[in-house]
Amino acid sequence: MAYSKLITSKYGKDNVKFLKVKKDPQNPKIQNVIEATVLVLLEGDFDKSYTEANNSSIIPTDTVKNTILILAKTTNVWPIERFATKIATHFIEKYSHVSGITVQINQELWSKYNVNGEKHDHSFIHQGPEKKFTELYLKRSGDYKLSSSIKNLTVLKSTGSQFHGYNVCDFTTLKPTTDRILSTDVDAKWEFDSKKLGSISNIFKLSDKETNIFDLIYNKAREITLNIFAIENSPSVQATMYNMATEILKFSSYVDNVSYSLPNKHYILFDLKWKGINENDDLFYPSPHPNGLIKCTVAREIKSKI
Ligand SMILES: O=c1[nH]c(=O)c2[nH]c(=O)[nH]c2[nH]1
Repeated sequence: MAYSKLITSKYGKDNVKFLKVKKDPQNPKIQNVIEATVLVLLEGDFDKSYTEANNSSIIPTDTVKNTILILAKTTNVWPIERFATKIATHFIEKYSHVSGITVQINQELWSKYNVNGEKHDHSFIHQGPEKKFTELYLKRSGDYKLSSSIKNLTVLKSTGSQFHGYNVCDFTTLKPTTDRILSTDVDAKWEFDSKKLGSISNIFKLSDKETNIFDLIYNKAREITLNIFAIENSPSVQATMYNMATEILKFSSYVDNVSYSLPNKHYILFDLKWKGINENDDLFYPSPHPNGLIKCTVAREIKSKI
C-alpha cells in the first residue's frame, strides 16, 4: 500500500502578460489598450503525473501560455470578464481530461489624458498600483463562479471618521475618537449571479453592447466606494464597508454578493506635549505595522414569500 495519496492538485501558468491595441476602424489613430496579466490553472485527470511520474496527460504550462496569447491575438479581449470565459471554454472543449479551470486576469489601468482640453487619441497615463481584476472558476458540468474586483485603490480621508463605543477590557489601551484619519487599500469584489448571466458560452456570445454590464457595474462599484468613503462620517471600517456593499447590491441585480477586504492603515499623532506644543492635532506618522484588517461578504436578505 502506498504511504501517501494525492488529495488535490492544480497546475498551469501564471504571469502571462500582454498588451493589446484596439484601433478604431474609422480612424486607426484612435486607439485603446488592454495590458493584462493572466493566470490559468487546470484541474482534471492529471494524478498519474504526480503519483507515477507519468507525464502523458500533462498539457505543458508552455502550451497554456501559448494558448492564452493565441486567444488574445485572435479574439476580443474587451472586457476581461468575457475574455476569461473564452479562455476557460477553450480548455474545457479542447481537452476532455480537464475537469475544471481557474482563470484570473489582472488589468493595468491605462486612461487617456487631456491634451489642449481634449482626451488624446492614443496617449495614456498609468493609474499606479490600482488594478481591475476578474476571476472565473468553470467546471466541465458548466457550473461557474465569476467575479470582478477593484484592487489596490488607496484612499485617505483626514477627518470624517470616528471609532468609539467598542469593547473595553483590561488589555484595552486605544482611546475613543470622534475625529481620526482613515486610510485603506480597497479590495472590493462582486460575484455575479450566474442564473442571471446565463451559461458561460452565452457570456462569450454577448455583444459589445451587452457586455457593457461588466463595465457599468465596475464603474458604479468604484464610484460608490469613493463616494461613501468621502461623504459618510464613518463610525468604523466595518459599518462603512457594509454600506458600500449594500449600495452595490442595490445597483445591480446581476450582483449576487459583494466582499470587501480593507486594511486599516493607521496614522498616529505625533505627541509633542513634551515640547509644550499640543494644539491642532495635525502632525501624524504613518505606522507601517501592524494594521487592522477587516473583511466582510454581503448578500441580499432572502425575503420569505410565506
Ligand atoms: O474601524 C475600526 N474598526 C476596528 O475594528 C478597529 N480596531 C481598532 O483598534 N481601530 C479600529 N477601527
